[in-house]
This record gives sequence, C-alpha cells and structure tokens, in this order.
Amino acid sequence: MTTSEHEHVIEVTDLRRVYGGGFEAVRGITFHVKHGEVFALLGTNGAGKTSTVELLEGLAAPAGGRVRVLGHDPYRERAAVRPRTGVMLQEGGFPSELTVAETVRMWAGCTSGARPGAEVLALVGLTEKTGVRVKQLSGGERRRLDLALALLGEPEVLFLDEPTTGLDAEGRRDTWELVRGLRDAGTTVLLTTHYLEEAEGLADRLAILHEGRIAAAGTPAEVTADRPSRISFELPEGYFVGDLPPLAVLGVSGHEVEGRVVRLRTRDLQRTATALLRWAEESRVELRRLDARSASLEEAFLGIAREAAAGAGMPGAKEFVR
Ligand SMILES: Nc1ncnc2c1ncn2[C@@H]1O[C@H](COP(=O)(O)OP(=O)(O)OP(=O)(O)O)[C@@H](O)[C@H]1O
Repeated sequence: MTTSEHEHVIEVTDLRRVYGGGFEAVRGITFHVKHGEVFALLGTNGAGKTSTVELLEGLAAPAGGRVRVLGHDPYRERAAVRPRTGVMLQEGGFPSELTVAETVRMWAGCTSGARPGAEVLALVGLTEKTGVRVKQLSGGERRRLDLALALLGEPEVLFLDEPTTGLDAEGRRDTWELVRGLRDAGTTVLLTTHYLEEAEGLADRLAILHEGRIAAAGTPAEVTADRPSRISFELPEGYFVGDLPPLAVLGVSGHEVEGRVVRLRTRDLQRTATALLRWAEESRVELRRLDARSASLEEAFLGIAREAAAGAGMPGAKEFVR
C-alpha cells in the first residue's frame, strides 16, 4: 500500500491498554494522523502517552480497539510496518562501551535500506563525536544519537518519544528544524512531549491526554481558542481598579489584583485592549508593564488539568476524528 496525501497514516480507534495488574492506562482513545503531518501527544505524567506510542510501534497488543499504521496492524503485521517506521524511544539503551560510529554501524546492520551513518550523524550534528564512546556523550548528545538511529532507514513514519528531553535550547531548536524538514519532505511524525512550546511550534495537530483519555484535541489554535486572553499592567500610584471603566464595559470575564498589578481575562482581546488604552489616554495615565496576549497552549493545558482535577468535565473531544 502506498501512502498519498489524503490517507491517514496512523489510525487509532477506541484504543485501550491494560497492564498486568489490571490497570487501564489507555481508556478508549481515537485519533488520526495524516500523511506528512506532525502530531503531538501531550499529557501530564502518567497520562498514557508512552503506553499509546508503544501500541503504535507494535511493541504490545492493545486490550481493545484498533491501531493501523500505514494500513497495517503494527503488532500482528510487524514485518510489514517496522521497515517503514523509525522509532526513538525514551531510553535508547545502547551498549555504552561502543563508539558513536560503532553504534550506528550495529544499528544499520539491523535496518533495511540504511543510509550512510555519516549522513544521519551530520543531520543531528554529531559528526564531531563519531569516535567517542556512548558512555562519554552528554545526555543531550545521547538523545541526538537516538534520533540519528531512528532516521537510519529513511522512515515514512517517525515516532519520537520526548525527543528533546535533556537538550539545551539550541539543541532543541536544531531538533525542531530537523523535524520540520522531515515533515516538509513528506515524513509523518508522531511525537510525545512535555514542552508545550514545542507542541505549539511544531505540531500541526495535537491531543492532550489525561488519565488515559483525550481531554482536548485539534490544531494548537483550536485547542487554545476557547481559552480567555490575558491583559496585565501596573496601575500608577493613586489609581485603583475602581477608577477603570466598569469591567463589564471592558468586556472582562475575570480579574485579579496583586499590589498595583492588575490581571484581566477576556474573550475579546481587541475590544478590551482598545477600551483600556482609550481610557488610559483620556485619563493621561501610563499603564506600566502592559502585556496583552492570547491564550497559550500552556494555559489551555493547565486549565484542562485543573478542570479534570476538579471533576468539572473536560472540554474538547472525547474522541477526535478528522
Ligand atoms: N508495565 C506497567 N505496569 C503497570 N502500570 C504501568 C506500566 N507501565 C506504565 N504503567 C502505568 O500506566 C500509566 C501511563 O503510563 P505512561 O508511561 O504511558 O504515561 P506517560 O503519559 O508516558 O507519562 P510520562 O509523561 O510520565 O512519561 C501510569 O499510571 C503508569 O504508572
């Protein structure tokens, strides 16, 4: 089966995973990943991200539901799926006495159609470390070696479990560039991450898992759309919140005051910001440390976690099909 622009490269339907002791880590999740898309699975610790990715990689059989990768069952039809996928696990677990070059050679021996080791090491910026033993690599360099090995077979589908954990800011940005380049070349990427900024900047679509279920899903913009924007500023000496226009007139849905700092929440950022600035100008007042911003994925994520903890029922999709 060949992939085309319109096919779902990964299809997950009502997927369940139950561990030995009877614990249900994945409780019926549904999502699709399209050809050439970067899809991020987010979630709190223990939400079920790794448990899900392992089912997609064919490392275990689901307790219920269905997984298809490139049209195949990754567990039962492993031989058909494995050569076309690249996997970067959370723990690489290579023999630490081998050098980087030896590790890549060993891995290439188990990879059908492996490209030259020097090529993947250059891609991840490890060329200088070719002769270094794995045990002497830094944590970030090991992550990059993990990524190099996942790329050896020029996979059509790439699974990245927390690819930038342990990387410094520059290494993280390099990895993002690399993933974007792979996506632009048609690779489908599914990644898990704890970095919301990473998902916001990299993912075409994402799902937020909470206790084995999808709490919200969509594009980063869709997931943040129903969250309020925020405006904060410092009131000058002698002014109080009561001196502002009525908050209802400003279109404010909630506010907090801490000393002189005022934080407003609004669902209409333009209206609130305009009314506030008009008032400041007419009152000849300077709003110091003025900051206005749309909801970030981080706010959406924290909001979902809070609502879930409060048992308030979660927004967004219980299932997500597009
Ligand atoms: N082999 C196992 N046996 C029993 N329970 C397990 C096993 N592996 C994972 N779990 C449990 O399943 C749940 C989901 O774990 P999982 O590793 O999938 O979460 P995660 O979202 O990847 O978390 P993290 O962000 O911490 O890596 C957790 O409560 C975990 O304790």
